[in-house]
Amino acid sequence: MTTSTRGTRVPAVLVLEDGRIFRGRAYGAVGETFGEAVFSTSMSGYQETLTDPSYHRQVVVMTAPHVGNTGVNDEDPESGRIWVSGYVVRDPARVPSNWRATRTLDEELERQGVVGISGVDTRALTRHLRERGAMRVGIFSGDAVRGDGELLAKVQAQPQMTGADLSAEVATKEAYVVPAIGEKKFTVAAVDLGIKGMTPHRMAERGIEVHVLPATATAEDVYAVAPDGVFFSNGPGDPATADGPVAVMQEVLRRKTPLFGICFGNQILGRALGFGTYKLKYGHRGINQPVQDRTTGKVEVTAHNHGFAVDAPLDAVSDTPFGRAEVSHVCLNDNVVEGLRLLDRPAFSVQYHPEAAAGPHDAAYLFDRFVSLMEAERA
Ligand SMILES: NC(=O)CC[C@H](N)C(=O)O
Repeated sequence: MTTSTRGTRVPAVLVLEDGRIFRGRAYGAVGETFGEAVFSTSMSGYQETLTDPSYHRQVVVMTAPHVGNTGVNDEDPESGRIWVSGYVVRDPARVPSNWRATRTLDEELERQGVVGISGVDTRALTRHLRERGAMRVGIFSGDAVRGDGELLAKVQAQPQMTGADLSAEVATKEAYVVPAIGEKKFTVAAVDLGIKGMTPHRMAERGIEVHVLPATATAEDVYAVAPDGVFFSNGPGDPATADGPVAVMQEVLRRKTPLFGICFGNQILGRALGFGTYKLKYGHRGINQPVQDRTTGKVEVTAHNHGFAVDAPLDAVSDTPFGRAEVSHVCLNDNVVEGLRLLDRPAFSVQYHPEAAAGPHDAAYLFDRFVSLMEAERA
């Protein structure tokens, strides 16, 4: 049960699994919620963050101190609902102002039953998560507030993100088509593991008709649409659990169909090639992350949302069952693998978000690279 917090000062408490506690006020819905505590360094684009299915079962802490300033509109969501399981802000906007806004952020959180907390020292919380790593958390407000020990026990009883298989919980159940904008040049099968709305749109803008398929799609389903290329999307959970999509991708590699993957899709390509994946201490989330494209040497500022990464050698070409592969992109903050490229197959992927919703458009060229692979295949 959740109720409204607007205009009230309902106390709320945030309890981390290691026993650290932050007190604040209810924001959005009143009640209790759990998830993995992660922080986002985005200064803007909170609607896109909240509605990114990759945030399923995560409680997002905003490092930007003011959140909600531009309210909520109907144009910016990346999916049909808010997916974060909880939301932590320091100082919510009291009066949002934007010509597109139709309601406030706390109204929208409440409408969708998302429990949040405000008035928290998000800088201290973020530093804690950086030092100790992402961990389970609970937010409790209203009647859900009890003794700290009881709340801590509830948090510690929650499932971990490691080992979580979540794509099927967020992906479409039915296949659907996003038509090409203008002249149709290519057909792409896009396996939806938690796809953001902007991704098929970026392809459609380039003359691609996108057949979005459920996470459980088989290789047969993929080839039934006679694709010129195959795409694997972003998505929540631990890539180590995604055996089904890995097997489908291996079939795509076997058939040498042009292939592009984003985020979870990059981790699946890593696994399809025989590399491992591992959990980062606190992940990359935000729209200001520097990445180098090692094929051109150019640095791009990019949007990220990942807690896992591919374990591949940075400075060697690897021999894989599908030919030679190399790390094409690297994060300049910490040298994490941010992209993979095959040298003997038309296939590549990135760990970050070229669809840029929200985020800078520096990486838009990757959609053009995908188009080039399909053009080369046709020539
Ligand atoms: N945005 C994504 O696709 C995230 C992939 C994966 N769930 C991770 O946390 O790393």
